[in-house]
Amino acid sequence: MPSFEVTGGKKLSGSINPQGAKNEALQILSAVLLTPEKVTITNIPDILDVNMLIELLADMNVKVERPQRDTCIFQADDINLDYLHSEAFRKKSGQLRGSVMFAGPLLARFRKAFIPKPGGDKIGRRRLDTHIIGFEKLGAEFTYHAEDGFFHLNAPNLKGTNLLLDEPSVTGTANIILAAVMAKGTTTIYNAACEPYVQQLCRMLTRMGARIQGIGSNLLTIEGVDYLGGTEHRMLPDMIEIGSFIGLAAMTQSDITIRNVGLENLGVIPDKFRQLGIHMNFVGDDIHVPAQDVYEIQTFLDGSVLTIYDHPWPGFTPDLLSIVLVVATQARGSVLIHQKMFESRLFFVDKLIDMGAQIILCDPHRAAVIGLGREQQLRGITMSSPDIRAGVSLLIAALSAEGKSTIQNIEQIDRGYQHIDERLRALGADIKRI
Ligand SMILES: CC(=O)N[C@H]1[C@@H](OP(=O)(O)OP(=O)(O)OC[C@H]2O[C@@H](n3ccc(=O)[nH]c3=O)[C@H](O)[C@@H]2O)O[C@H](CO)[C@@H](O)[C@@H]1O
Ligand SMILES: C=C(OP(=O)(O)O)C(=O)O
Repeated sequence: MPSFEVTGGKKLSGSINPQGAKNEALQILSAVLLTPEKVTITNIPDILDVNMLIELLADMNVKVERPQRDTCIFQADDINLDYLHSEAFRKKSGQLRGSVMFAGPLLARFRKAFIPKPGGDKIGRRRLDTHIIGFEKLGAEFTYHAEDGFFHLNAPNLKGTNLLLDEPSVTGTANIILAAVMAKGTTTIYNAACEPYVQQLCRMLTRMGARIQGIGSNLLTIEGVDYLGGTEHRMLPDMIEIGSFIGLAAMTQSDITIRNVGLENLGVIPDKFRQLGIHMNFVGDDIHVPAQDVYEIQTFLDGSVLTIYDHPWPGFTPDLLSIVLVVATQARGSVLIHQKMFESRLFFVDKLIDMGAQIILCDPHRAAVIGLGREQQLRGITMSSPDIRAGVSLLIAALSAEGKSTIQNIEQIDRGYQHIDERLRALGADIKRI
């Protein structure tokens, strides 16, 4: 398996364009299953998880044309449903989280679906209760077959209903929407996730003929329709990549402009980096992060230590907490990072501690970071990337550290960041794929 060899301590400069959003792409690609007509999708990120989902669509006989690297035209007019309970599907779809969202559109269109145990980051328990309970309430019968490891869903009468979700699960909400748009009658989804990913999905479905109200809120009302048609859809810039680049610039004292970020869809993300003391200039739709020697973490108004924690949208996304944590290690001041949603996402801090960072892992959900204020540089080491975001955090640490670092298991990073080594080299980073 390839690794990154990084020689740190170099200041980077220049501008970078964010890729299309990974987590939006996984929902949008699943939605192509809802119609026999052509669907054109642009700004598709060229990353492992997305390419694998496109491969799965092709394996189930969806016609896929790729006129450009970031554009695909899909036509799901002759789907091979048998493939969906094959061993090949089980194995492949088990490698990513997004595959679970095939269930909603398949139930909507064919009234049956199979969900293999999905993959994705190993960052703690990732239950599917919200998805399955939602489908059951829409009238699906659900059985788990231990012998083949599949959840089987059958819904000859998929019927709208009132749903109060147990939690605002992002993929769970998307899955239920994807089923409800073609259920008979009206579905309301309260406590729905409302991330830009989900909003984008709803807008795409509306263009296909779906009837959805409440987009952007936690109460969606969906009138089922009998047929959905083709459309065109462009993915938003990846907000997690944008946050990662803000952190990278600050940590490496670099002057970087992140182009066309879609500012109105970033929510509190810029504010959280500002709380770490990072300066940003907003020029049109670009974010310019100037080179900064020292950035100082703010306190709360009463002078107490800042806490940064995750919360369903419009709160701060858990996917950027690992980045915030690594950036804090070189800030002046202290911060408590509280990862509420996932149980195993903070364990990578032992590698940062080996590099010389001052972090106390209080428990699996909380880490206190005492910033070094650049009085001491981190040291390069050999480490392995446990998940996408921890992987990029380690990469940022390595780029700012003194000496050479090796990051193993970079497949984790490639799952979510497009050609990251090439793009960072273009900014002046010393990074090799070996
Ligand atoms: C492919 C994709 O889109 N993946 C994203 C999606 O995963 P995914 O949709 O799998 O994540 P969920 O929103 O279902 O929940 C993630 C975890 O947080 C817990 N939870 C969730 C909501 C809540 O209010 N309280 C709570 O504790 C859940 O129990 C679960 O353990 O959303 C996550 C949460 O933003 C992101 O980290 C993932 O990058
Ligand atoms: C956790 C993530 O992804 P996935 O849900 O695909 O594992 C992520 O993008 O940070």
